[in-house]
Amino acid sequence: MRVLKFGGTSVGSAETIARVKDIVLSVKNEPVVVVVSAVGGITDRLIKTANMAGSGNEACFDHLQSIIETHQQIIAKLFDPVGVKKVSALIEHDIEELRIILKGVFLIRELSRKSFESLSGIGERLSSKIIATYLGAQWYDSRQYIKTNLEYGRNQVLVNETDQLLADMKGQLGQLSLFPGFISSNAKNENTTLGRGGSDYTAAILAAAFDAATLEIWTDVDGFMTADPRVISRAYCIDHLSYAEAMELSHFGAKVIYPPTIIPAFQKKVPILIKNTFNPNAKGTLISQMAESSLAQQIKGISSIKDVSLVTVQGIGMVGVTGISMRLFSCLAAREVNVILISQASSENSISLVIETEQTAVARAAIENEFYREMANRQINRVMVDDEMAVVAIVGEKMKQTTGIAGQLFNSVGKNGVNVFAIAQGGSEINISFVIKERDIRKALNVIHEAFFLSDYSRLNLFLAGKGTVGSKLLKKISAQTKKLQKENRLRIRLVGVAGSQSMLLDREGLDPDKVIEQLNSGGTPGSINDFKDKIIAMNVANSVFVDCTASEVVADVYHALLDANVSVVTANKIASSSSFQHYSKLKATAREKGVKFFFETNVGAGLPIIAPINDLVRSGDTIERLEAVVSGTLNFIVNELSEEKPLSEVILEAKEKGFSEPDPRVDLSGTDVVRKLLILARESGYPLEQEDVEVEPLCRQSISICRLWKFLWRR
Ligand SMILES: NC(=O)C1=CN([C@@H]2O[C@H](COP(=O)(O)OP(=O)(O)OC[C@H]3O[C@@H](n4cnc5c(N)ncnc54)[C@H](OP(=O)(O)O)[C@@H]3O)[C@@H](O)[C@H]2O)C=CC1
Ligand SMILES: N[C@@H](CC=O)C(=O)O
Repeated sequence: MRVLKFGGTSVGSAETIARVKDIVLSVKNEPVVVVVSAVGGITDRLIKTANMAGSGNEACFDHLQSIIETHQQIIAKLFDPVGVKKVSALIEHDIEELRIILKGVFLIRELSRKSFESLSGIGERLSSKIIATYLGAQWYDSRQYIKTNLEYGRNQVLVNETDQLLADMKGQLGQLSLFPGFISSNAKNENTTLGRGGSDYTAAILAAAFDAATLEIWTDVDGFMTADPRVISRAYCIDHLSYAEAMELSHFGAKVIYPPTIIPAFQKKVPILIKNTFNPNAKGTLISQMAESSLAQQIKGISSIKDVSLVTVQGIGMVGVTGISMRLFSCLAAREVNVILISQASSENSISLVIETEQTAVARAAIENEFYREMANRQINRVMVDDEMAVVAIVGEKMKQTTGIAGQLFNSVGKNGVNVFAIAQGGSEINISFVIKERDIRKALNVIHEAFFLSDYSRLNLFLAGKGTVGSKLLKKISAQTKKLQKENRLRIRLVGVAGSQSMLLDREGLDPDKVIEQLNSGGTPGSINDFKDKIIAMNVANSVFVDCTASEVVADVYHALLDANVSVVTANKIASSSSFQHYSKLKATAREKGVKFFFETNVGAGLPIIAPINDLVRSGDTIERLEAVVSGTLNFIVNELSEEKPLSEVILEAKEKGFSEPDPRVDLSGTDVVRKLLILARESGYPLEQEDVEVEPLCRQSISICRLWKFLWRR
């Protein structure tokens, strides 16, 4: 036997119900039990209508009428006139009941629990009767078999009684049976409901009781994804999960199924298959006892929850005192505050917990009331609440007994500047959860996904300043090498920002390196390099690299802020690395501290490479005692080209045109460029020198620096 459950979107219209028919009738040679939710949106509409009636709002009757009409329209599309009559007669009683209860609620202005349960469950009664008739299935009333008892304000399924009732009726089931989801009844045969995700739960109870071969949950997504596809475009559908993994992922925000659904199926080891009604050919996700096929993968999925707050209770009066946790959690439970995550360090000095933000006022009041004595005596400090937080969880059975997962996780988020406020990992080692600022979610999910999931490439987000000789060549290289880098080095460079001296272009989704200069020259957002820097930091994208292809001091001045915000800096501009030794050392130290890169290989030898080999020699214990080099391309060119026929002014212009010289060639002619290069080589060789330590004999007279650049270039 197979149990197939179809959710609200799958039965949201006559067209989708027709798809459901195709899917159900494609099952041959084994009995099928179908479970359906209410028509998409109807339960919410019923609840809204019930609340309106309870508060005496007459508009509830218009809402009721529109709910009835929604069903009538579906019926009219699915059936011929004879069928319409037949189905309308079948649901007449339910609609009448709906009208009567709603009128009663409206008249006495009170929505009791009993009335609420009856009203909110009518959607499933209507949809199931319509769909059963359309499929030619035998309809069964779930309320007769699924029995509940009210405990702690919730309807709990009476498992033994329910199983017995279902076992007793199993023999009646024919080839095709259909049950409404969500609805149940209590010992007095009063209407009850199974709460959020109740139809999944109905299906799981039936699948377990009937020993079904599989439980298929037909929904509007392909299955469980490795991460939220709206945030991670490279997220993909997970083939196989264990019950525990599915439970953890569902709990932490993956809204594919409702966690309690899994329990009956898990207890009876009924495999659950998640399928997409709108893409039935997709493989879906299989949830079963052991995810054998994917044991190689340590992490199966990443989930996140937003709109949460971190509540911290701290104080010396908590250390070694028994009963603090009990009191804390009891006072929260008494106010129905749902605790999502708990973290306590072994010092016992503080307990942090995560709750939904809308419950923070209630939680704060409850804690302050419970611990008012300790707070008055300053044994416990004020309750601290951090809002706009998020919980991120990585889930996978294979994490058990595997070392290094937490290291890899926190290394990847730390390197990208994501601060972790609290961490929780249960002894089962199947889930590591941690708390971050909500603004960091996108970045955190991206870097974790990249760190743990087999994707075709790692992504590097590049911000470029300078689009002149060097910048434009770099863009050409990026464009030409993209495919090769992705294929052979599994690296994808995504150009996300480009700035010139006056304007900039930024796009999180990527800019075209072949077109960006033209786009920037003909438009772009006006702004300075400081605006560009602020935007880079605010964009907060993972694996960010700022590349400086200018010769500007103001650009060099933004490096520290960028490194400090975990953005790597790669520069062709020599100004920062040849600035004061103190500043140069500070930039290197900040990069090290933040786990990002500060690279300037092209500063000397135009990327020969020379700096990396020197670094290697020094690291391996060699001492560099002497360096001899011709480091100026411009001066080299000039002395080679200068002749009686070619005056110096012409050769200088040619050097500039060929791209050898600095934007201002006087920087080369004065020897400044050589000084910078020598200083960089010396420092990388381990000598803490300053510019003043370099003796210079310039090629040209110092006076060349006095006039303006254009005047210098054009006077002959
Ligand atoms: N030529 C070579 O072989 C080598 C050069 N280098 C270094 O590369 C750097 C760039 O040289 P090159 O490409 O020839 O220079 P260019 O003059 O051709 O280009 C400089 C670029 O910097 C931009 N720029 C200037 N000031 C700012 C600012 N404040 N904010 C943002 N952008 C600014 C300019 O923008 P806009 O056009 O809008 O004014 C221009 O696009 C230099 O530092 C040089 O030392 C390093 C190794 C080799
Ligand atoms: N102006 C420089 C270019 C690279 O740094 C030179 O002439 O070598």
